[in-house]
Amino acid sequence: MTHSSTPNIAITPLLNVQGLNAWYGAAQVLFDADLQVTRGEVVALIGRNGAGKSSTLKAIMGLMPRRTGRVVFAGHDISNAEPYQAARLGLGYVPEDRRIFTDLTVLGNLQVGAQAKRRLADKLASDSAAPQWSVEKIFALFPNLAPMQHRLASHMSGGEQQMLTVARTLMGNPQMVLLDEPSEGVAPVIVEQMAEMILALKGQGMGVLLSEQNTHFAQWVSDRSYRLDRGVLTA
Ligand SMILES: Nc1ncnc2c1ncn2[C@@H]1O[C@H](COP(=O)(O)OP(=O)(O)OP(=O)(O)O)[C@@H](O)[C@H]1O
Repeated sequence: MTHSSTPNIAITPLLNVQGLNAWYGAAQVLFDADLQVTRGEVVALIGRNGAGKSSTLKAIMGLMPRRTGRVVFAGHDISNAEPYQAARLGLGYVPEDRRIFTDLTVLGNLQVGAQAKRRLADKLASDSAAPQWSVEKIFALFPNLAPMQHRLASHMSGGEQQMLTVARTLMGNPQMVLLDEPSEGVAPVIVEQMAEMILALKGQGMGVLLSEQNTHFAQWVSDRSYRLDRGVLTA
């Protein structure tokens, strides 16, 4: 007889999506998608404009008008959960369009995103699996945000705002993040910092699922990828 104390933690995916379908009104945009992401893994969704990448991330997060199928995150069935409930369990979501408070400073945006330490949200592992972020740690991860911490967010470039959106999401101490096209429309120097940031999150044991049109970027940062074509996902 063999015994192993933690086999489920190693093999159970952090995110397990099975048979996911999603619609906008009568139009189905995602068909029977299966995908998994484990802890410390970066997975890319690659596809052209309109292939359904954003819709897939929104369907996982519970942001589509209608979805069916099964979504399990950190051992919790979130198939019918509201987006805020998924977020409370430690699933972070960074949309394509920047969501920052333009009237607040960089520091103000980070403070708004801060959350208390999450306890016992993960049925599969101890809560130490989710890194705990502070403003200092965020500035270490995004060095170019530090010198502009007192600047109004409205006075930042698009790429810097994109970084701040990611940084603010991290302040909620997620176990995993869904990143919608992190490299889109940002300057090469910021693309590089985004890649380093994603690899740092992986290094801390977080799961990352990102959508990308830029296959070069996706191959650079990801361990695996899925291809999406007209709402159909293939490994
Ligand atoms: N709010 C919406 N209402 C109706 N249809 C939509 C809506 N948003 C997207 N769609 C349609 O859903 C399909 C998938 O779009 P989605 O945005 O998920 O693709 P994508 O791969 O993320 O592309 P992009 O990179 O352009 O965002 C497309 O046919 C698109 O036209």
